[in-house]
Amino acid sequence: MSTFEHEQVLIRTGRRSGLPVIVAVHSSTLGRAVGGCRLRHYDDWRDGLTDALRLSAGMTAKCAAAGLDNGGGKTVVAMPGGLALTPALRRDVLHDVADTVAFLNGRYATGPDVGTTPDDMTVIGERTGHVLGRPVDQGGSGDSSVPTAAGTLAALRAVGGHLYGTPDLKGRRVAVVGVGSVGEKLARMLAAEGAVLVLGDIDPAKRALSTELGAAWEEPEQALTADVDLLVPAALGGVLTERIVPRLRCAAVAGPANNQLATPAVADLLHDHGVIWVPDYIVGAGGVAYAVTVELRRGTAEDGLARVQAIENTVTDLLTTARTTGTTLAEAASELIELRLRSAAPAPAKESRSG
Ligand SMILES: NC(=O)c1ccc[n+]([C@@H]2O[C@H](COP(=O)([O-])OP(=O)(O)OC[C@H]3O[C@@H](n4cnc5c(N)ncnc54)[C@H](O)[C@@H]3O)[C@@H](O)[C@H]2O)c1
Repeated sequence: MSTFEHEQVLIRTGRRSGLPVIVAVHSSTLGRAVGGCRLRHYDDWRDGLTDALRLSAGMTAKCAAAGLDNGGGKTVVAMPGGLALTPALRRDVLHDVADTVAFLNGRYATGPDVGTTPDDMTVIGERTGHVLGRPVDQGGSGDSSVPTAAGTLAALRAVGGHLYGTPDLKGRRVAVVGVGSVGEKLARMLAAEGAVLVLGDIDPAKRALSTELGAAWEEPEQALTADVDLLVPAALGGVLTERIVPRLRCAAVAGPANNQLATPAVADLLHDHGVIWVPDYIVGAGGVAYAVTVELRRGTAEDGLARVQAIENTVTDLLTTARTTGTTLAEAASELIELRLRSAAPAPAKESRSG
């Protein structure tokens, strides 16, 4: 049986919507837990609980590795298959989320995630102040995909510096798989830097972007296995499988897509195959780093961007540690996270014995 390692998990039936609202607080060891609100269909609400547990633990790793004084949490609203969200029901759901977040008295703040937008955060903000990522004109830090793309670019520079002796991405061959909110912005940034791009997406309408940027267009699997220097998974999780890794032709993988490894063992497989893998929780931390700095720490936009750019140094340091200690970057990252959490954890209470 696996160990229950979360601090608190709250599951409530939304008073207005009747839908299960799940908030998992994985850790507040480093400070208030943060993590987005996922609103999507599940065959069984318990799959939503599994997602909340897994994603909140991922947020702990993301915050710790990014040097943020925050822990990991996540909200999931598990909608039954086929349920159509009318505007009125959506508003009810968001107010139910707000009440559940408010119940935790500031131990956790929510934000946008799959299925929710900055405008939804404004609605949540009508009932609780513990919310991040509202639009800029509503006092929030806005669309997180912009800093997430900038953080990914910073990670790619670090990998370029390590592999090729220069962080300059001009002429570097890069495949971006998934050109949605983050992937499209990143592709534009890479094109502006002079990278040679391969783009892929399941949505054929995204082909127009490759035409606009002068990039090659491939089906997702061909883009994943393209002959490039750097591969950027920017769609869904689970793309790095035991089947696909032996076919990879890139030197390194660094992308924002959450939970890229189909199983934990794939990290070693990548290493054995000679491919550097920078964990998604390091690469994709730009959005949360920016939101926390600007909204919770009351920093300026420049402070927020500096936090995002710091991902380049974090990745460079981890690559150096991995090289000098003979470990993988993923192992070096796990150690960094463990160290941060251990040094911040309160000392265990001394056992008192009587009699
Ligand atoms: N938005 C953020 O700020 C942020 C922050 C951290 C991590 N992430 C992660 O980055 C990833 C992308 O996020 P996003 O906000 O751009 O999502 P998005 O939904 O806007 O874009 C995802 C894109 O991937 C495409 N896609 C879906 N399945 C695919 C497949 N099998 N192969 C190729 N393309 C496929 C979609 O058509 C879409 O264009 C997600 O895993 C997300 O969890 C996002």
